[in-house]
Amino acid sequence: MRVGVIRFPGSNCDRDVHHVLELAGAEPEYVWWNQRNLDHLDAVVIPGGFSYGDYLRAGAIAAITPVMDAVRELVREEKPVLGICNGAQILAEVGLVPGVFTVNEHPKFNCQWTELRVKTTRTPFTGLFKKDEVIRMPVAHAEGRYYHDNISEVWENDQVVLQFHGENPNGSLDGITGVCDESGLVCAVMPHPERASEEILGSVDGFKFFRGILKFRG
Ligand SMILES: NC(=O)CC[C@H](N)C(=O)O
Repeated sequence: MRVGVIRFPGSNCDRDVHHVLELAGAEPEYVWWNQRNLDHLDAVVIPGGFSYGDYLRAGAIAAITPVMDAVRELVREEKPVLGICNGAQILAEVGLVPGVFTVNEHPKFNCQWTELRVKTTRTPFTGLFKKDEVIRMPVAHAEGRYYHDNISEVWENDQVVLQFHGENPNGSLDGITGVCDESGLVCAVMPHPERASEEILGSVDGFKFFRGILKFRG
């Protein structure tokens, strides 16, 4: 299965994601910000980092690059798309997932392990978890506070993917830190599953996000 890993100037989790996709048994390949056609791919991951230095707002400039038009086309073709951290911010900026990720309640970069609850298992990335399972993954961001004007709609549509369990380190509304589109195929998560995918890192909970992509394709 061919999975694209999108690179922007300032991406910094691209190699980690590529590595973990290989461990999961996928055939990952890097894709640059100016690529206009991703038809040959079966799925795409937008990794974390500081695309374009987080100028204006995290994700704002990456959102207007040619590759994001190609991602929209993949979504129309019903192929899975996962955005992690800066990737999640980009997916929110282009409107492929509901709501926004904005400046943390305590407005500084925050890096720590978190406990999370998996709120829906209908996405390709969470299909290997049990609903309401508690997992551990780290967060590392300055602009990760989730907000939506009409949060009840997001809950009612089963679009909440991850919720902080216990401590809510950035002040996200309802502790939400992962959301998906209505189909469930486009998923944006602020915590880093690729940093929780090998025993040596302290958790393997995140690995299921990547194995789930392969399982989804059957
Ligand atoms: N780890 C990351 O992807 C960082 C996300 C983003 N640049 C922020 O600080 O909010």
